[in-house]
Amino acid sequence: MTAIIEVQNLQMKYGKEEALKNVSFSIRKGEIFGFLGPSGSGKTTTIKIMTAQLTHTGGQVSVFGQPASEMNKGHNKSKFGILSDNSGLYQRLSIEENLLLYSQLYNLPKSTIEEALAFVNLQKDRKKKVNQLSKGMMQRVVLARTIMHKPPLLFLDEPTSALDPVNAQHIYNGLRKLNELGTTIFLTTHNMEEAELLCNRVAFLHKGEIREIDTPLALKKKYSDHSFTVELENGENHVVYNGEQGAVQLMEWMKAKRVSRMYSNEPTLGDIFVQITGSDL
Ligand SMILES: Nc1ncnc2c1ncn2[C@@H]1O[C@H](COP(=O)(O)OP(=O)(O)OP(=O)(O)O)[C@@H](O)[C@H]1O
Repeated sequence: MTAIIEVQNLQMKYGKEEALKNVSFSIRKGEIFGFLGPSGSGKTTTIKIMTAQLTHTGGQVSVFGQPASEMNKGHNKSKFGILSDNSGLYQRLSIEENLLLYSQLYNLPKSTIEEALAFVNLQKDRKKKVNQLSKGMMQRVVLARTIMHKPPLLFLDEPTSALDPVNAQHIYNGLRKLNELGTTIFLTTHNMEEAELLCNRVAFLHKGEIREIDTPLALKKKYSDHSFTVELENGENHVVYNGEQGAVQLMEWMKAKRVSRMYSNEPTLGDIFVQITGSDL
């Protein structure tokens, strides 16, 4: 499959501070790629470099086969959408008026406004002025604007950080649909559940370095201790490991019909992050 983004040995220094150290990854067309890491690990810096808002101090970054610095050229701007907390919305205009202005800027049909409003579940609030919106509503308006011109590549910097679970689910469904239609998505998040639900592959960033990169399933297998928890009818919980000893014990309980529940102790992405870095998200 074609790589849409290629990052090799990326380094970024802000003065003496090294924000990114030899970061390498490649993103294929059609992937939802999760860039996960705690605050200050370098996620936003990476997005800014890939979208020509910042110039890196070392390594190579190409997007759509061109150096990332080309992404601020007019002919490239319609190829991607960026969602960040820097909203740039007209505060005194309504949601709908903001989207209308944006549609005119990109010469988009009016139908795209309806689609975008539905995408973020804001049809009923369309007449509200931006300066009267909650943080979560504002985030949804910016997301609506980001997806309106249907770019083949989306950079989403913590797209659901201010959303309640219902609206977050609505956005996940929308993003999955866009992805099914071919959109490649680069997503940063602190939310490990979001990453598990959405991403085909994830990278763990810690202090400017990639510590792991793989599918959520492969990472879970790699960091699993292959144990199961068995809950017995009398309420006792036992951890049983894969192997002969575990099998004999389990068989005894099963023969005696004592097993009430059994589940795998597979780690979550959050557990794996803690295991790798020794720190929490
Ligand atoms: N303009 C800047 N000047 C100096 N240092 C900066 C600048 N922008 C970011 N940094 C530093 O670079 C490091 C990475 O910051 P970055 O914003 O990329 O992290 P992040 O992972 O996106 O964090 P968050 O999740 O809080 O948004 C941090 O130590 C930050 O202080």
